Amino acid sequence: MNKIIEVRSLSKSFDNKKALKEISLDISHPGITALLGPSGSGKSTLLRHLSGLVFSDRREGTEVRILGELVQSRGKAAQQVRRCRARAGYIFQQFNLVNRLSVLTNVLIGALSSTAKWRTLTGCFTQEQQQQAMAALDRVGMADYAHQRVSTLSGGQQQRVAIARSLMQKARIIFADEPIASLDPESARNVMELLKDINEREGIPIVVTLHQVDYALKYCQQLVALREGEVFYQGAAADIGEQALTALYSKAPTTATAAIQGPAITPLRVNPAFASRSIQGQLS
Ligand SMILES: Nc1ncnc2c1ncn2[C@@H]1O[C@H](COP(=O)(O)OP(=O)(O)OP(=O)(O)O)[C@@H](O)[C@H]1O
Repeated sequence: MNKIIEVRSLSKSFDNKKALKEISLDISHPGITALLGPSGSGKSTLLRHLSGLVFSDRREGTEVRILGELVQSRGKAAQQVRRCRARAGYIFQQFNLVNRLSVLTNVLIGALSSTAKWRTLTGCFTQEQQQQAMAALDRVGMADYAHQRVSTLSGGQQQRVAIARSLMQKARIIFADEPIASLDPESARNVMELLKDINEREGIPIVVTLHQVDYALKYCQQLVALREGEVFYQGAAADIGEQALTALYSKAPTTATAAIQGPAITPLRVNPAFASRSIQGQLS
């Protein structure tokens, strides 16, 4: 099976603080992967590295590949990083849409990387592009709002428009950073249902950071759980178990420096380095 995500030995420091410590990941499942972990554990930082928006510490052996393509290595952008970014759809907590523009125009912006320069400068899109944008809006249930300003939409509706823009962009993977954090429970469920549907029917793999464990267990097939910048667990969502989840979010201090030992997918589930620390009792 082709790898969706491959990360080798990824570390990231901000000043003297290590936000990510020697992360290695292999995800081949084309479903939805959740990045879980307590606040400050490094979820958003990891997602930004996967999407080529941020670069790691410069260390020998560091690599990030998405859908088989090198995004960055040894802390530097790969030559094809722009192409990698253009192939990825981004959905953020703060709706990253242009508020004063119409819903339709925001979706059309998804086509910019494949649009002639003069057309992007004049904001003039082809009839075909407009039809595609309407089809994308229809796909997410937002066609009736096409000519409304984005600023008039609810948070859940704005996330649907962001998803339509990813479809317009023909994204081959979607990165979503806390897409439901600002939404009420019903809107959150609707957005997760839509992501699930897009994943199943369009076959677009999705990586999503989440605070809500229940949503991760319900909608995501794979989990990558981070704790203090290290991989605590990676594997099937169905296999994590309550004790490991309790330990993941426990306030108990962890002091030792851990490294993933061997291939971390199967059979390794909870990083054994954590099991030897002060949270050991909760895992056994
Ligand atoms: N640009 C930055 N400059 C300095 N420190 C940063 C920066 N970005 C992240 N950090 C630090 O890196 C660590 C990981 O942050 P990150 O935002 O990735 O965590 P997170 O798990 O996504 O947290 P949350 O769930 O609260 O969003 C934190 O200690 C954070 O303060």
